[in-house]
Amino acid sequence: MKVINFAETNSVLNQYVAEIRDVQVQSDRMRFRRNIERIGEIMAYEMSKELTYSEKQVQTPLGIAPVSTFDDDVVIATVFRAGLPLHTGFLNVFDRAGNAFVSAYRYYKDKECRTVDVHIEYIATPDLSGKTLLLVDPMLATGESMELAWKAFLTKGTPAKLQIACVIASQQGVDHLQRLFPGDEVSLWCGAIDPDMNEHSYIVPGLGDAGDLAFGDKL
Ligand SMILES: O=P(O)(O)OC[C@H]1O[C@H](OP(=O)(O)OP(=O)(O)O)[C@H](O)[C@@H]1O
Ligand SMILES: O=c1cc[nH]c(=O)[nH]1
Ligand SMILES: [Mg+2]
Repeated sequence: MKVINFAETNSVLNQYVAEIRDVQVQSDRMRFRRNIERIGEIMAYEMSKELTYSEKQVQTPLGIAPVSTFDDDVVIATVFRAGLPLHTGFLNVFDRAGNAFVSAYRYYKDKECRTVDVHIEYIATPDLSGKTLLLVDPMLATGESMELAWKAFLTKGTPAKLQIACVIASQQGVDHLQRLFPGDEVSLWCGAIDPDMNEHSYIVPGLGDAGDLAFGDKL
């Protein structure tokens, strides 16, 4: 799996990542969601460069214009809840894309909240056979949610191409996906890669709980 880490380059994306992490800023939920969304818009633009292009002829009022556009049949897939603003950012850019959703939420199997498991209930997706699947979720911690979402989507057809995007990844989550996707067919695009996770499998330094910051606490 190829890994692209936007934190290694200088761009305005880093400003938005700083704001979603910043305890002084992240409590403004609308700003938090909008920052995730515009990180998605920028990632979508960068990822669009990796699609397959061919020249088209466009009829203008005054003649024919040759233009190179992509031919991929794009489907944007995300994981409830925190994935929703990131999905919106991608859809703002790939406005003709198909859309796929899965509910994958983490829960603690033990009362000490040290062992995380992931539960999937709901999946809504078009046929994914032959599609270019953009699987996006703001947080990549243990990698369980991303892995289970991928396996759930695979039951609805085998995509021709998979590109994964997350805003904050743990090194462990990157390594987990590296084991799942050996070779360089799949690319993982990260806003930043953080070194650790705490005992509750939250990314450190991370940003906290992305779903709660975007939509409020859950029971
Ligand atoms: O890599 P993992 O260890 O699976 O953790 C990452 C997942 O955890 C968060 O979802 P959560 O389960 O908190 O649900 P939420 O998005 O509704 O908050 C986040 O949105 C990712 O989906
Ligand atoms: O740090 C983390 C890890 C998983 N999910 C989150 O929302 N934050
Ligand atoms: Mg959460």
